[in-house]
Amino acid sequence: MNLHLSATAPGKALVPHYIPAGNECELFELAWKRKLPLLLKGPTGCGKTRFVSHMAARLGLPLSTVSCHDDLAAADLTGRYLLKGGDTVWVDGPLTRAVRNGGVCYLDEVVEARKDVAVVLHPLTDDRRILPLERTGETLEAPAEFMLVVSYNPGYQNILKALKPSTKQRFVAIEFDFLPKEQEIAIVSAESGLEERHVAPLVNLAQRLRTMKGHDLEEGVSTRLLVYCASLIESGLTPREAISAAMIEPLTDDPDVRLALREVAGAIIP
Ligand SMILES: Nc1ncnc2c1ncn2[C@@H]1O[C@H](COP(=O)(O)OP(=O)(O)OP(=O)(O)O)[C@@H](O)[C@H]1O
Repeated sequence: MNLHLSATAPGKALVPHYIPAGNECELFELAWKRKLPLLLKGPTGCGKTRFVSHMAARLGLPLSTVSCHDDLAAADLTGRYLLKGGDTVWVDGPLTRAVRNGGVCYLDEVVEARKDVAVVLHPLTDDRRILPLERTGETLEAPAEFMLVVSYNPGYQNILKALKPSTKQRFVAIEFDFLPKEQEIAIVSAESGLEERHVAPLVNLAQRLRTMKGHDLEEGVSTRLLVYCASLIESGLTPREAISAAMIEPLTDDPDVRLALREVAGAIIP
């Protein structure tokens, strides 16, 4: 089992910095109030996880995050019997804990998970809001304080990993994308400490490289990589070195494409 789990305590967490692109904060809050599950779609590193931690902290809710992968099965979310000191005891998984205690459960890249996960999510994401635990014989009713948020990147999607309509249509969905230039400059500057006037050319370059997605590149430069790049420059690396390490090398292993990316970078940031 390879769960990347993090939890923040209610009321205690600082609200992580988040610059909204539109009405997503209001939507989250309304979905929360009306007990509706939320689906976030968008490319890697564009702010989905930051958004969820921002909103959970803002609403004073505990957050558990699970990074889904192709080996993640329903039992990894619900729980299982484990041997402890000679006894077999039931141990709740992160989803069950969130349903019992309330709070936001965020399943990142949910399409990666095994198919049996959908079976668990369905009764929890329609008006029943229940989590049947076959193994313990319990049926948990989600309290008003429970909210399920899932995300996926439609860009990675292949037909085998697409969410079924019957799953998709249980969620209110928000589409995320990279922010407009001025907002992205503000984010990258705030996150890295690099002055906006030095960040602006990096964002220009990122926007240019994003146009190569689907042609030479599988994915465009994420806001996350831009923050890395600006942080390296702020710490003293030359822009050229930082761009190579944070905006070219992570994008592709193909030497010809890397050469093309370096040429584009050289034309924008000599
Ligand atoms: N709107 C935003 N406000 C503040 N910071 C942002 C915003 N969008 C992106 N970021 C920055 O970009 C980084 C990456 O965002 P995040 O981890 O939320 O991406 P993600 O969409 O969840 O990616 P993945 O799908 O790969 O998990 C954040 O750590 C943060 O520094």
